[in-house]
Amino acid sequence: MNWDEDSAAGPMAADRVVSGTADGDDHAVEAALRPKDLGEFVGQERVREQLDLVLRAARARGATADHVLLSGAPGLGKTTLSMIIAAEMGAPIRITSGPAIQHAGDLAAILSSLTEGEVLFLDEIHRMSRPAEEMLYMAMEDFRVDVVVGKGPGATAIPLELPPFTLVGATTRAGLLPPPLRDRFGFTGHMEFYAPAELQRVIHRSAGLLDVAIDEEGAAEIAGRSRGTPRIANRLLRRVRDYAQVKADGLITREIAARALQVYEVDGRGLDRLDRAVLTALLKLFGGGPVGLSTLAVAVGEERETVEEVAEPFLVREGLLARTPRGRIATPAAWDHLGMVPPQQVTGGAGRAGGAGGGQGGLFTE
Ligand SMILES: Nc1ncnc2c1ncn2[C@@H]1O[C@H](COP(=O)(O)OP(=O)(O)OP(=O)(O)O)[C@@H](O)[C@H]1O
Repeated sequence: MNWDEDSAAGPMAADRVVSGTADGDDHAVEAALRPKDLGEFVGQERVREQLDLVLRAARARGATADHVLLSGAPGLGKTTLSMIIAAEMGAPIRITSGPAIQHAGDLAAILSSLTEGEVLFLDEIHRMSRPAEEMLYMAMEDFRVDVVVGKGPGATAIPLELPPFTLVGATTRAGLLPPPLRDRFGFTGHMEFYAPAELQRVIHRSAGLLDVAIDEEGAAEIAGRSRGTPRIANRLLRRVRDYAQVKADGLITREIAARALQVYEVDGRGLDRLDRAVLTALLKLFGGGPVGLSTLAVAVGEERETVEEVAEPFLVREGLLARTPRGRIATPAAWDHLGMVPPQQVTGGAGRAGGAGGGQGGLFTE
């Protein structure tokens, strides 16, 4: 499990300002901030370019676009891209999600009410029920579903023709999709985390739409703390805007952004209180590891799942923590980030590898 960040929320994990998953507050403003066409969509050059070709070709043929699968972490712009696909095709869009489709009948109802060329956005497609998934195979390939009427031996399947439509499936984990489903998508786009310069552009664009004054350095400061995720960048921008209004003259500069994000406990690299608690325990209590996940979780007073699913993915991605068969270890960058010196260096030992304190491995690994 990697990206369902908020699926296990403990005390430090609840309501994280750096969570990639949308909260109620986000939903309210996101509609206003969504880019409306591919030209406005920042970054993801490869996906954008490929998608542009797919859509242009379909338009030129006067056909419905191929089914599209978008994979990537929460908040990277999958919903936004699906809306852009519909807009570029001049088609309406219907939005639903895997967990909302409990029964095949739910899916049949949606599919049978689609109009020709309509885009169906199915978020979290990996969480759909098995029977619905099987119905989707046929719908995607033949634009047809079999609706089963009745039960037991008397049950009959009534074939139902569907108008051609474009399915846009979104998933945090393309690898979890059954191959028959994956194979039915004509195009798969893997969304990457954004570079700081791209997030800076996202922040400037959003600041313009929200009528917020911000200079280059202010935007760079927020971008550097946004964990490669536009949703987090937009959320931090709103928090910093509040601070700038209340504590300064409204203009977001580097200093204002840094002070504001200190209040929200988001550090210069985007780590929040939970991330730092995990790293600090790893360094201070276990000499940098290796230490077992459960032991580490107890040390920070969180559930094991919270540490594994909420804090670790980002720490690993940032190269601050590594998972090894003997347990979690801190990397040299972790010591640097918290301004600490690994034990070997203090005692004059060789190297400063993440295996510091490795002698404790037998004690703490699982
Ligand atoms: N490339 C981008 N350029 C500008 N803004 C973006 C971009 N990608 C995402 N955003 C902004 O980030 C916010 C979140 O995007 P979106 O809802 O599309 O993410 P998502 O990947 O669908 O997330 P989830 O999987 O949680 O639904 C939106 O407000 C959107 O405006």
